[in-house]
Amino acid sequence: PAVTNSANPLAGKTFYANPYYSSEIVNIAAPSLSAAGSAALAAKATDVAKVGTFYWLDVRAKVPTIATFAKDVQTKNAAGANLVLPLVVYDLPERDCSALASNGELSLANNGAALYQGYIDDIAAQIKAFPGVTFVLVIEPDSLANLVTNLNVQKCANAADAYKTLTEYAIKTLNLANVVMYLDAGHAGWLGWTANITPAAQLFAAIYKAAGSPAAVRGLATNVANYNAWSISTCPSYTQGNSVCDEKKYVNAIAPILTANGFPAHFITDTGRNGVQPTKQQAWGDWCNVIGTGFGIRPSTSTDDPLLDAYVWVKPGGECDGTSNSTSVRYDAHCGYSDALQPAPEAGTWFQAYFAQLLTNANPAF
Ligand SMILES: O=[N+]([O-])c1ccc(O[C@@H]2O[C@H](CO)[C@@H](O[C@@H]3O[C@H](CO)[C@@H](O[C@@H]4O[C@H](CO)[C@@H](O)[C@H](O)[C@H]4O)[C@H](O)[C@H]3O)[C@H](O)[C@H]2O)cc1
Ligand SMILES: [Mg+2]
Repeated sequence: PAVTNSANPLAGKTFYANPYYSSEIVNIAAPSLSAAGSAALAAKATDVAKVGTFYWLDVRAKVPTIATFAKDVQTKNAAGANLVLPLVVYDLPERDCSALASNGELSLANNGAALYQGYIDDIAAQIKAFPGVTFVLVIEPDSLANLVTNLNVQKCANAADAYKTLTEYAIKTLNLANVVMYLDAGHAGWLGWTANITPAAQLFAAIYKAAGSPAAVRGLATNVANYNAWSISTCPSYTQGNSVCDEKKYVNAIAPILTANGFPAHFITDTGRNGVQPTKQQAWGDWCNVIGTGFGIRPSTSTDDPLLDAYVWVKPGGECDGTSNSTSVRYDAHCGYSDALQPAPEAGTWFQAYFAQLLTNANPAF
């Protein structure tokens, strides 16, 4: 039977603007823009600080921060707000297995599987302590997508079983009444290709069902830390050969395959860095600190597609994708490409020039 469009659990909600991102802007970006004589941009920067972005739990040490944010959300909601708390679960052993820039703290050789289960258990404990707060979770950017296209990479092949069993563990453990989860599903330029889309849907559905079809798993998150349009009228040249050239086409192409495989999925899509279309990517696979980009559609649960629960800003604009310093242990060549803004600091750290680029090119403008 056709799956009816169940109600959007995020309808009418606003995404919490966490103090970590706003402090990066208020303490680093705005003063830097003022010092550079850009008083107007500095003022606009403080508006960006009010936008709700996802907070990335990229190390175990950040898990206790959940309580700080949850208390703030509780207070604000008690005063009339309608906030949900967006977080990214992002600490698998052998993380970012086909790249170098975002390699994580855990490895299978160093008890990584057990440590990851502990990380998930700690997140669950934090969430259980705030039953009145709704948490929106993106689960493990790039991980399952890498299992679709990069099993030829030794690090991915070695980690494949762990990625699957630990993702199942995560979505079973985080299957709580105050949680809405979206598995990361790469983007149109990664899994939207005819060769990739069905294997991808089958993998997502297999994990969903192996975990017992958790009620809290609402669907998939697309375009995380990437630059594709949600909807574009003409496919850009770099998408050659793939008619699934934007995220709306990707979502509408993969949804029926997922449903047919027992996973009635809905979606959220990252619009944090897709305001300028077409992009200046030299190749569609170029993912690191792409030049010429701008902040895109603001986060909202009012979308133009019943499959899309919300436009979201998952990758916080201004946080770096990876260092351009070729002597760094986490140097990935993609961050040295001609379409990558340089010089760039380590992944996750503040990249001021990139923030200024996004703000200058924002569409809609700030
Ligand atoms: O003509 N055809 O028919 C045809 C068919 C298939 C073709 O091959 C496809 O080509 C695609 C590129 O077009 C590849 O997509 C790229 O894959 C990379 C990983 O390998 C991704 O990188 C990740 O990006 C993340 C942020 O998104 C980072 O956080 C993360 O660190 C970083 O690792 C890129 O986004 C993504 O664009 C596909 O694998 C590949 O299968 C090509 C032609
Ligand atoms: Mg990345």
